[in-house]
Amino acid sequence: MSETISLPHKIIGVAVIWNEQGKILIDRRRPEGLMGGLWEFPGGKLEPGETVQDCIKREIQEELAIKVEIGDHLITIDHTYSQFHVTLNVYHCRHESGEPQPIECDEIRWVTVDELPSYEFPIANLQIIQALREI
Ligand SMILES: Nc1nc2c([nH]c(=O)n2[C@H]2C[C@H](O)[C@@H](COP(=O)(O)OP(=O)(O)OP(=O)(O)O)O2)c(=O)[nH]1
Ligand SMILES: [Mg+2]
Repeated sequence: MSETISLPHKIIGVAVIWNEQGKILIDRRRPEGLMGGLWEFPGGKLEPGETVQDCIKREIQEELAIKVEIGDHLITIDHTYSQFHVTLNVYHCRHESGEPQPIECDEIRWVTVDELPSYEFPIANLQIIQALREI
């Protein structure tokens, strides 16, 4: 019998936050859960009625206590994990103000694009990293 139960679909706003030194902010997910311990670009789920840009600003304030300016769209990725689908709507952002705090993650780090391949990210992120290497 074929599997017809549909998986949950998470729509995510994702930020590639640049500082004045040309580095990007990444965070390490807490150890528990499906992608525990992996690095990611900050972001989270869209709330009802929210635009991706609004979502990114809110999530970045909640997770890191900083303000960002949203810039150009980088890439949108659809990926199916074993337990859900994700749509990652990825935008370039500029760090405006505040010192980033690891409020909802284990660790945060500013890294160069060249350093990204040495961090372990969720599989869907390979396309984001590839896109960043091509800009
Ligand atoms: N923020 C972010 N999420 C990512 C990236 N790559 C990737 O696959 N994801 C996935 C992991 C999560 O399932 C989802 C992000 O949503 P979230 O952080 O609010 O969700 P969560 O894991 O806390 O899950 P939930 O229990 O709240 O549903 O997108 C990424 O680079 N950044
Ligand atoms: Mg999140």
